[in-house]
Amino acid sequence: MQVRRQSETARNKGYAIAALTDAPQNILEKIVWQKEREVAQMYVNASLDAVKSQVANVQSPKDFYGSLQNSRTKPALIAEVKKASPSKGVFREDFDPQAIARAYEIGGASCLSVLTDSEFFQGGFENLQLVRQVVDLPLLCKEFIIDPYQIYWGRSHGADAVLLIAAILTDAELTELQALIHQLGMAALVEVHTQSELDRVLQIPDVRLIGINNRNLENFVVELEQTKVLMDRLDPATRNKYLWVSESGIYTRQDLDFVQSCGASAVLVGESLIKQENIEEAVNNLLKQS
Ligand SMILES: O=P(O)(O)OC[C@@H](O)[C@@H](O)c1c[nH]c2ccccc12
Repeated sequence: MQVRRQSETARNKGYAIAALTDAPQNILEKIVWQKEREVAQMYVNASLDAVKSQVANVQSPKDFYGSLQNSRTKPALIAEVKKASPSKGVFREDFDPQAIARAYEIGGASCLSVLTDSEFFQGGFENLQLVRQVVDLPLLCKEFIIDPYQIYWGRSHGADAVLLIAAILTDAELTELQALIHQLGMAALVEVHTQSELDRVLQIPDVRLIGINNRNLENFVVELEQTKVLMDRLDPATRNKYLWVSESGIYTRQDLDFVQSCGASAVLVGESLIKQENIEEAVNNLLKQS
């Protein structure tokens, strides 16, 4: 199902959006409708030109794709700085993004993902900046991107890569937003959950990194099998053309081995690491070959 936008105009112009005519059908729609409001407000807070000029002042992007491709661990780990989720609440009360990021880096992660959504995940763009100060790893801006403004905003806060969720974007938007991400020297992680989303993404030019989210963002059901279901149907040429990331619901070394056997070169892990007392040790244990 394609997620509906509440308003097509508010995104670009910064107007107040029209009164609700109907209710969001699922959590993803709820998030996207909230995002439209946030983006309209962002245009009001600072002009796009102002944000563009800030981009010139931040250090140039690190190579997110290369770091996954040349990872010393197989699969490569993208470890996520995530305080809470809408389905499970707060993962960790003593949430210190910098301490967590350091532990991930020392433990052996190849890249980090930083949740920037505040309303549903209790994250923030300031966390990107904080994490950027203490680690050298490339950083993914984990956001529900619907507008170019958010991409410039992420870059100005130190992002090296940006997530694009196929379920909330049209093909034209995916193409344009990815082109902007590339133009700013960052990597785009294009996320799919279903076969039809994957089929769409395979038609988009210049895609290099595809994430298979094992979690359905409409109802939060997680099935690791989703990586297998989608990857089994790929012919070898298509499979080799991209770098594949298996996302969500990964807890153990067996899970890592399973998604790797399906063809994933990297994994994106949040909850199972963030909940551990000793995060560095948890990363070590997860990456250790048996
Ligand atoms: O905490 P988990 O189950 O390890 O999942 C991490 C990550 O995959 C998940 O946070 C995620 C994947 N895609 C997203 C899109 C938006 C928000 C969150 C996500």
